Amino acid sequence: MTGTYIQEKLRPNHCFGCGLDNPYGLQIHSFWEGDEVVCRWTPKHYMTGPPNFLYGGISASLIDCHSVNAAVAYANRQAGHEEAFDPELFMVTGTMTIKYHKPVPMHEVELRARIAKVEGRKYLVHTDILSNGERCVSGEVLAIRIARMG
Ligand SMILES: CCCCCCCCCCCCCC(=O)SCCNC(=O)CCNC(=O)[C@H](O)C(C)(C)COP(=O)(O)OP(=O)(O)OC[C@H]1O[C@@H](n2cnc3c(N)ncnc32)[C@H](O)[C@@H]1OP(=O)(O)O
Repeated sequence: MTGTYIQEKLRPNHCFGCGLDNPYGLQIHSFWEGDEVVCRWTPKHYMTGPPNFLYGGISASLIDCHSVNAAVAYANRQAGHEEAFDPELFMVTGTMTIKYHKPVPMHEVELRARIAKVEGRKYLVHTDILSNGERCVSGEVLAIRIARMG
């Protein structure tokens, strides 16, 4: 499915959460579904926290990267660069809050992000992690557009 995923338009990228060029990372693959950005991802067996459940820091990392990538995709879409992203349009996480509603079982999860508000360089993104359709974790990420790093 070449060209389907947002991360394919963000290369080279060695970010632990979203970099397709980091073989040790989480390797998320996110795509647009209507106004939401969706990712389906399966944990590795060693990513446990509480017995049989996902480590909370991994949930936070998933939400962080999926949200920032959603904000970058949204900004590119708004700027008419949906097919090939503008490499100068770069964002980092300014603030993130995470709420753990239920433990996350160690099987496939779905992340769903939506852009809640844009104010100048600030993009507020709400993301849920669902397991079998049930919301387990929710996060609010403030992505801030900056001049490109590195
Ligand atoms: C194409 C290839 C690409 C490959 C790469 C893909 C990339 C994927 C990468 C994925 C990465 C994955 C994720 C990661 O791991 S990103 C890594 C974790 N994040 C960081 O390291 C960020 C570190 N912080 C900074 O760099 C700066 O402090 C930033 C850039 C955030 C702001 O410093 P800057 O000098 O620019 O800001 P400003 O002072 O002009 O303020 C501007 C506005 O923002 C507001 N504000 C400021 N700070 C915060 C804050 N912390 N929370 C809330 N709001 C904040 C401020 O009030 C103001 O608002 P207003 O007064 O205008 O209303």
